[in-house]
Amino acid sequence: MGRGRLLAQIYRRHWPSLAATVALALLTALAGAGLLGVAGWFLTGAALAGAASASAAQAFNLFAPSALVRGFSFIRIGARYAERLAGHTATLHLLAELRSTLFRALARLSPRQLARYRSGDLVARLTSDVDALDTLFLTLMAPLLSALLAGLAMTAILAWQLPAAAGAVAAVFLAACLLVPAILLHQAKAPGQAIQDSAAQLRAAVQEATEGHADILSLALSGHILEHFDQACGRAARARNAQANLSAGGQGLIQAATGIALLAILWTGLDAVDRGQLAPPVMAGLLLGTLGLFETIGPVMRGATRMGAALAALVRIEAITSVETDLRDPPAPRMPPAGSALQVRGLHYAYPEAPDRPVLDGLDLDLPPGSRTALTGASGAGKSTLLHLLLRLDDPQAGHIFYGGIDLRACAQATLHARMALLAQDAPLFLGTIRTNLLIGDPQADDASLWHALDAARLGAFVRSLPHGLDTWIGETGACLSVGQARRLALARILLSPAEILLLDEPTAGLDADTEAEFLADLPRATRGRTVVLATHAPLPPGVVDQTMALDAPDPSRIRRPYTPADPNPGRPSSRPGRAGR
Ligand SMILES: Nc1ncnc2c1ncn2[C@@H]1O[C@H](COP(=O)(O)OP(=O)(O)OP(=O)(O)O)[C@@H](O)[C@H]1O
Repeated sequence: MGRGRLLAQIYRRHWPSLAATVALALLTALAGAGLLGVAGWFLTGAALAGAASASAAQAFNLFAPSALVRGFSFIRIGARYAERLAGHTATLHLLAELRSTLFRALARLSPRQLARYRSGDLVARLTSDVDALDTLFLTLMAPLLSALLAGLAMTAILAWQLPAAAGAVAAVFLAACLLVPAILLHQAKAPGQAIQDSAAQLRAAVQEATEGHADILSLALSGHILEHFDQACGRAARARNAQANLSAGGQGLIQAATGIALLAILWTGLDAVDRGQLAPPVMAGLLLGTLGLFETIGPVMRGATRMGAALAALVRIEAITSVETDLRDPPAPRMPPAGSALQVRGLHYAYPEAPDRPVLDGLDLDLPPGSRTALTGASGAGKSTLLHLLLRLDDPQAGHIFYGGIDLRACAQATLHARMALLAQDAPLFLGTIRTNLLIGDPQADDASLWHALDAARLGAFVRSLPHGLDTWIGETGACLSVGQARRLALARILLSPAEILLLDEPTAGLDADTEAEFLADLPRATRGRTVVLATHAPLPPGVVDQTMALDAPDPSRIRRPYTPADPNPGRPSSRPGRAGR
């Protein structure tokens, strides 16, 4: 997607409200310029009539100009209010749509693609970068369009009343409205980029410092972290200062342009007054109206200085929305029958960061429906990698994984993710209660099912002992639970899932030896009828799994030895003890 295409698409969808905002901004600008112009004309006319004679003063029509002044001021107040309302509503809708577009773009990335970004940086893209884009319409495009239209109207009035000044005023106004913001825009790019970058760095630094607070303290790294933080703050402050200086410079240029336009009116207008071609009150009205017109450029100027940050934000956002996802659904996805087997054939996988170091090389494995398989091997042997490939969180470079005889690449990812549930090593808990975390596994689950899952994960007794039971608040990322309790809660959530295949990566990590043995002994009952693949370092009691695949076994035949189910009925897996793969 090219630069700005994303915004253009969103703007197109919201054009009626954006057009209404511009129309209201124009009305505000015209009413403001009209108010000043009529006030100038009115006051000068009244003063001249009073100075001329008592009869002239009495004959002066007070009613029409004062009604116009009142009318313009009411229109200006009402239009300004409506413009703010419409403009902010339109902008909030734009930003909400942009945020959800960005979130959807993030969600479709594969975990490996997502891992390239720091999470604090992604938060910054979703928050401050999206917010920076409100500048684009609200503080630049709408004021610029309305100022140009107001300039057109004022030029027409000048061409009618004082043609000699119309060209000069229009030229100066155009220069002030277009040239000065363009210069500012160019100059503001670097500070704007620095503002957005340092905002992202600060967010990432705060998040990482909060998450790693204990380690930072224990490793006496606070000084180093603070120095890094101060540097980012310094960069942000310098960039904001540069932006403010540019804004002040821009305002100075606008004042100069206003002065030149007023001089042009005075120069030509006084001559016209002398020759009786222009009434003095009209001359005063034109002067003040022009002054009011140039005031409309102020917001354009402010918007232009903030545009650097907005453009940098746009680049950062489009860097995400334009990334092609690694994993795409086929045009016509196939649907494997429920209760199908998984078959791994000649699987070869190396991480792109280390293409010469395959993690899995020529792996064959059969996972019949309802079977339980342990993946073992030293740390780094590739157990988690295999689980990720089974869920198609990445594609192998060679070989296939078949599900019901269909290559995973030919299935829709949504189907795979509905049929398979993964308990990752770093499975997160979310801000909320025990219940809300469990319901992620199965939103329809009743209390009995929740307790059943908690008991199976060996957490039921603990939750029953809590005063609020299932409704106990567990804090952010489960901070109110011990590591082992948090792990068991994540495990209970997976057990609740209706998925027919459970991929469990170190489910007993953080559990004491007794609890681990209890959980493993209960696993066949807790997962009855489902296919289980268990990556583990734990000693497995007899009967827990039907086969074991040692991923780091030196003899390939030990890895490739096929599984022969003892019980052909897929819904009732064998409880046969022993290890088929070793
Ligand atoms: N994102 C990655 N980029 C590059 N290499 C990776 C990545 N993730 C894992 N690896 C490497 O792949 C190999 C297999 O890692 P994996 O996590 O699958 O091992 P594991 O058997 O699950 O280990 P553990 O028992 O410690 O969980 C390791 O050598 C690891 O360094």
